[in-house]
Amino acid sequence: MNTLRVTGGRVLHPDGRVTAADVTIDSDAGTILAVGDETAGEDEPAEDGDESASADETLDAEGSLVIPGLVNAHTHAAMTLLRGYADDKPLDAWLQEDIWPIEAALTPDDIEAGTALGVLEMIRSGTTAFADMYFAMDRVADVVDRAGVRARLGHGVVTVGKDEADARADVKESLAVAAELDGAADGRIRTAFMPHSLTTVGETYLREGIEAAREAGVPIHLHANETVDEVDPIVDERGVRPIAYAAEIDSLGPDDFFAHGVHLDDSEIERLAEAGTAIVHCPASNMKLASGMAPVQRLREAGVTVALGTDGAASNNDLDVFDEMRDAAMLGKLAADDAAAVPADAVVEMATAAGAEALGLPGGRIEPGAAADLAVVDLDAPHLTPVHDPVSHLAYAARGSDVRHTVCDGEVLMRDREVLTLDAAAVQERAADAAADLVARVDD
Ligand SMILES: CSC[C@H]1O[C@@H](n2cnc3c(O)ncnc32)[C@H](O)[C@@H]1O
Ligand SMILES: [Zn+2]
Repeated sequence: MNTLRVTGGRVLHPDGRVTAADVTIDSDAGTILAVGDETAGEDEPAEDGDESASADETLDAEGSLVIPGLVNAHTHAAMTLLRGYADDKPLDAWLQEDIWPIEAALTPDDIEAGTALGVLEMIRSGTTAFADMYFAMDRVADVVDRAGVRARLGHGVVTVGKDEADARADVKESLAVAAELDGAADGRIRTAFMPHSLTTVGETYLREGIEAAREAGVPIHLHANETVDEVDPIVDERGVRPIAYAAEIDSLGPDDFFAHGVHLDDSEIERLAEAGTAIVHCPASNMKLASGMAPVQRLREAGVTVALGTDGAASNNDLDVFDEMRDAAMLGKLAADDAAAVPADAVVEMATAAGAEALGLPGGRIEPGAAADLAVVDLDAPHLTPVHDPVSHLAYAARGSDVRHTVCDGEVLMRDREVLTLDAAAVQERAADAAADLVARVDD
């Protein structure tokens, strides 16, 4: 067995305690063997000597906090190519005037280049797992495989503006991608059926796709209740709110996860809790597009699993989940009109264990037997001094650039800020070139 040991740091445990402990990993199995004295598969603590047995590889965590790898539970990674391309507009105008026209010109090569840039940015900020809804998902999967991260991937379906044949083909492609890519990258890739939203996919296509997804045992991921302009037409046309409509078409299951959930009334929150459907809160995107403030405190109090997502880099404009933690805590207090709402430990849990739970992926916890997905955050920095409470720092003061090492599935993806699985300079240059060519093609 090959082992990796993260030494000399303090560890954030699943119950929120922080203690000094080494973390020993079975790099072949990709699992955590021991955290300090706690050892996988044994009732008794490890005996003296076990801890000091040498590991094949070590990562220095002196002065650092070892945390579960962060989970970005909703993004469109390739949209890094559109970072800063169209800002300061509300969702509908932004999508229709700027984003959809330029996305129509994207090639699979562009999507691979943009995804690699996004994944590079995520590894450098401690993210080890993400959910991605986009196009050319075989190319997205290639990047995930090479980079060593985990992902829940799906082809995004939009049927508005399409004739019947094209709409059906889009649904078929999403189902085919979900079947073909599931289990790829040594099991690090899982899939979902991903209709874009309840308004951009027609009811017939939603029902057909969801029925097939249920038969295949594939979860459903879509944008829901993001803006008032999306909720109102559903209420006007159907006489029910979006989450009731989602239940009618059988898209409200315990493995499903919806992005945004900004405009939810009490009955919808109750339904989500009963169904076990998770919400992925995207606070930066919701603020930038002025979509609104999600009722995060109420959702959590009702028992809904709330994860965090950056959304795409065109509406954020970065993929740093540390920013999302801070934004979620700040905005959650404003939304609840209560400074005690959405506290530091809650957003850390949302970015880790709840993210893994929402996506149905391993990780999110540092404990023996869990997946060896973790990030080592260097606390030795002016903006992190003094350390009264490390969990407070994670939520309110740390940044992605404070991450020193990133590990996923037992493999070191970044050591001392050097990404080992991707050629960072080449990825950056290729993406910059692809973005420039894309804009030039569209402007012609
Ligand atoms: C059909 S693939 C995904 C699709 O979603 C678009 N998108 C990006 N951000 C958002 C958002 O906040 N709400 C709705 N849709 C969004 C993206 O540009 C792709 O077209
Ligand atoms: Zn989105």
